[in-house]
Amino acid sequence: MAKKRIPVVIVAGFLGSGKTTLLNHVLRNNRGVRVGVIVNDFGAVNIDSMMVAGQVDSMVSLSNGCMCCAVDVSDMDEMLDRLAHPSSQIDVIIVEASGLAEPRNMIRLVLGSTNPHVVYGGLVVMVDGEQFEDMSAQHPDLGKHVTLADLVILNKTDRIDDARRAAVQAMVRDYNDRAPVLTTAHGRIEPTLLFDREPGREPAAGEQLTLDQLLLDQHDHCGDHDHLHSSYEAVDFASDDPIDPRRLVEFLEKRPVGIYRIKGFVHFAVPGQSRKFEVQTVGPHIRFTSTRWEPGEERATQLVLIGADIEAGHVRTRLADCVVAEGEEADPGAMLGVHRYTVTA
Ligand SMILES: Nc1nc2c(ncn2[C@@H]2O[C@H](COP(=O)(O)OP(=O)(O)OP(=O)(O)O)[C@@H](O)[C@H]2O)c(=O)[nH]1
Repeated sequence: MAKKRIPVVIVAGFLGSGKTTLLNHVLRNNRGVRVGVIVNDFGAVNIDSMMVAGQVDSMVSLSNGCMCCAVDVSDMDEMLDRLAHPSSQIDVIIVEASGLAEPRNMIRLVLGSTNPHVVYGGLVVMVDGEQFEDMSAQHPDLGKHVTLADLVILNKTDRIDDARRAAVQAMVRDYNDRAPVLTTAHGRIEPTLLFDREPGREPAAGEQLTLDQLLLDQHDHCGDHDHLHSSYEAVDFASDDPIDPRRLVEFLEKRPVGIYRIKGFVHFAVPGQSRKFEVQTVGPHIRFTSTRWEPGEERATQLVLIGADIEAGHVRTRLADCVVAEGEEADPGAMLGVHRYTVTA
């Protein structure tokens, strides 16, 4: 009997809306479904792949640019071929787009695949319940992305009250009255909702569009206009020398203008402190998660900062000022600021 084709589900959503959080939730609660993952990060360092590593059956990662434009159909085929082949043990492939991706182009890439073992499995759009009203006013493209969705996940409902949630839900409905809208916090949805379709009811490509519309003006959204990532840039920062916690917290609290998103891992130099810290900021929020260094893992700091109109040189100089100078020693109390923003993993 012919093997069922593997659905390829695209998860899109603006910077920090909760795509990786959703992915990790699905991977942890996979109910025996074997998940292959393609992860794309906008920055040069693929922080996302580090954040999902270890929980996934099979992963391909791509950094330094947005997959929707940096990749053509043959590149996408190559990635899909690595996950989906006759002896593949994978039941579903989830493509986590970068937070600046154009979902329409992602759909095209999957639809254009010549791999006979995969089938387009639909577009899931994550909406940050707290930021969506502001961000969609700034970036009307975000509303258009919702229009294409087969499933909308309205996330971060823990950060908004019921009235605000109803208002965001109504906005989402205005953009798309066809797709189910799930409201949740921390991406905690029933995992099978991502990939279990009614038999015989596979989603068409961005169902509100005809295929012709979808294929029309292929490059319209990848030029240097009308595209989210044309106005955003990523700055990477790495240091083998440890970071001073007080100075980093001060940097995060008084971020250089334009930065919307920061993510990465930090190595602090403080007596009695041997943990690895994940740091995340989305809009005004700062969050550290304490984790542990793997045996043999190099103690180092790696950050990606994403925003519009960032002065990269200035950002790097300010971060370089957070690096502990030779002979300098931080006192144990220096971690207090970090602890204030730390959640348990
Ligand atoms: N309070 C709250 N925080 C959340 C929720 N979902 C995700 N977060 C936090 O938001 C931050 C960003 O989440 P990610 O899952 O990394 O977001 P993302 O969409 O993958 O981010 P990019 O790939 O950079 O676009 C992290 O600190 C998460 O822990 C939620 O429902 N509520």
